[in-house]
Amino acid sequence: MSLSLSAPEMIARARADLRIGAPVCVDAGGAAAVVMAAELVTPERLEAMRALGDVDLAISDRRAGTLKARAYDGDLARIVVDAATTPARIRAAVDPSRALTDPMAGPFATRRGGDAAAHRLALRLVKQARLLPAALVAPVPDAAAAASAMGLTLARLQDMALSDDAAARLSAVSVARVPLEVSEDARVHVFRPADGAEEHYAIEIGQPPRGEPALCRLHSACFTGDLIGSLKCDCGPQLRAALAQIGAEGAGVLLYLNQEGRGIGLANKMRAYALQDAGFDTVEANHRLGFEDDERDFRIGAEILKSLGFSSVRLMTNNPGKVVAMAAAGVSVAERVPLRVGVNPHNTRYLAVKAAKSGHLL
Ligand SMILES: Nc1nc2c(ncn2[C@@H]2O[C@H](COP(=O)(O)OP(=O)(O)OP(=O)(O)O)[C@@H](O)[C@H]2O)c(=O)[nH]1
Ligand SMILES: [Zn+2]
Repeated sequence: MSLSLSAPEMIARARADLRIGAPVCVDAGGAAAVVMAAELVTPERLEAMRALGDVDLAISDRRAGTLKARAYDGDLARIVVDAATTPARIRAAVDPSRALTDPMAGPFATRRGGDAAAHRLALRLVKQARLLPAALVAPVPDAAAAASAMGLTLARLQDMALSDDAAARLSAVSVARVPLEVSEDARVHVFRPADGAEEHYAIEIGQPPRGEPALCRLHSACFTGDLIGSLKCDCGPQLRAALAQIGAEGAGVLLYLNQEGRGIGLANKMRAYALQDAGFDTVEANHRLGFEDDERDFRIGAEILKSLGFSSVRLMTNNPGKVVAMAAAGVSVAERVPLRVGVNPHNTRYLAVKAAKSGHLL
């Protein structure tokens, strides 16, 4: 028995460090570096990073496309942070929603050749920390030595792989009866993933027989739609309609997955909304921030269903991607049940873009 940290624990600690603006050391096979979240850069930290050597700003290929910076590494670009680059310029380069106060100034010189593995690992970490996908990266000869000398957390590529596996391993933490408006016979189960990320919930109504396809909704958290009645999306009405339908049938399960903003987190979703106010659609806004259209991991929903004993569902969704993802993760979808509610003048364009670009069924 050892009290030393496991691979997922080390990665969870690295994520937490990055979220508070602290640097961490990364070891990506041959490439070692000290990294920090670009959006949280301060003058002092930038100066300290510079003392280690040449500092790069790692951004995703999506963000590079917006900045017209060449992404020689394919999935990412390494922007040279020269002596004249200020923290304000770095923040403006990575956060388009600041463009009005801090206009971003190009051109951006990017590196070609050399190893981008440390940069790639840094981007995965900041994304998992629900920060903008942009990191400052300063090379060091030996990540483990640097981590122990500076008292920093060490994140290794092989640990990240183990942490990714742990993300889809969930344990049932607690369950209790919660009478709902739609059915008094309801229970809320809380599940905790083994990678230390957010918990997810299953609302089980009635006694859905395990041998038959259960009426099921996989709902991704939407603070704005679910809680404060935002008209920009259809989430709130979908949540309530799904619960009402399950209540009316008398049995089924709604998974409430804490994957706010299609997995980018609320702060980034509000950045995307600011871009939407400037005329970009929901997909373009995600790309301009440096994200993919959809960053959710639907394995989590499938694992929760399996652990509750369900192997087959009647899935309430308009998103064919969810159907494919369930089947790939071992939960068969006996039927897709359309869930068309909550259309209003503010969200018709959003729904049309999801249909045109993300394949949603109208
Ligand atoms: N990034 C981003 N996320 C958004 C936006 N509008 C809504 N969301 C998020 O999108 C998710 C909506 O998820 P769902 O309702 O589960 O899914 P869906 O993929 O539209 O599919 P169905 O509703 O099942 O048809 C929630 O996490 C919302 O927070 C947006 O403009 N940008
Ligand atoms: Zn929503």
